[in-house]
Amino acid sequence: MKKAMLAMLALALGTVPALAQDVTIRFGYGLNEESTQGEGARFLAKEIDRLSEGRLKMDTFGGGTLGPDLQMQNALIGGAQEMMVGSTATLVGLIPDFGVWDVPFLFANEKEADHVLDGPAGQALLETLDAQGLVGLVYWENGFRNLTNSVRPIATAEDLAGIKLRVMQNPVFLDTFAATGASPIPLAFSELFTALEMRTVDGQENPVTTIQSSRFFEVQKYLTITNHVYSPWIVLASKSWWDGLSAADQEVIRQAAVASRDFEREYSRAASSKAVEALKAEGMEVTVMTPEELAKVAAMADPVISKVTGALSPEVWNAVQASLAEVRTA
Ligand SMILES: O=C(O)C(=O)C[C@H](O)[C@H](O)CO
Repeated sequence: MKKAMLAMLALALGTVPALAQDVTIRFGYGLNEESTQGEGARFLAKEIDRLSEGRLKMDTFGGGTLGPDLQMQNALIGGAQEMMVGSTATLVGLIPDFGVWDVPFLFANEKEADHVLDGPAGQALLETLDAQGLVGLVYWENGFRNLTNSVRPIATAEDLAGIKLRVMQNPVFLDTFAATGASPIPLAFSELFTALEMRTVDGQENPVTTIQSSRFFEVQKYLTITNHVYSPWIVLASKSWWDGLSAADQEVIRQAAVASRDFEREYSRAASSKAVEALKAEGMEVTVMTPEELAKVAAMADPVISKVTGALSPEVWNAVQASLAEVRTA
């Protein structure tokens, strides 16, 4: 009788623990805590706590304390870390089709980016991550990228010639800037500030919100507004960890991730609208590249754009084109 009672109790407990267990999530990101990434991470942590009534706890680790994006991606694949937000550019080594988001001048504005990223094209790419041991949840906004440097104002396409320009560890960025006559140097974000300060590189390109939050104005005199490519961030989870969660916990994290996406984009756009004036106030000399000069840059990059888009899976490129046409004719 006692044994039967114990068996019944174990059985009852067997079903309960999975639901009741507290879960701690280590969430890493590369930018500092003052950045739009930091704001998004804190919002996501609060939303997961709220939706799980405190059972799921997310600890956030900013400033690259858990390593640069590539290292964190590998930690997720190995199950040594639960979640992160980072660049899609460093996923191209795993899944070349993610290079579609690095194609210069693909999006003309944030509305197009949201529509395509949150539409069939963006979602289909997220699903390709499963096979790599990652779960792609949502896209946050890094933003439209612009140039900074410490050598000279860059106003024309020709002004790029010979500039030692740090780029992300990504073939599309490398080839694009090589085609403009600059000297692209791939480097992890975590090493960028020191490289600019030590002048091992002359310049870099990032959204104005990142230039501001990372205080690049302390080591860069010239800012050129080019908006040459829109960079998304991607919120990822470790698949091995994710598969161990209950369906209820997965749903909580999915819902919180979608809410964090909308929050972070809104926050990023508000911050972006104020950043250029703030950077001028910090002493940066700002040049807005004219449409004529941007067209020259695009023409220089055209062979790279054809090569990159030609190498994409047709279903990916066609889905992006169809989504773009949709939003442009809406
Ligand atoms: O490395 C860059 O320039 C990026 O835009 C990448 C991201 O900001 C990255 O997520 C920082 O870790």
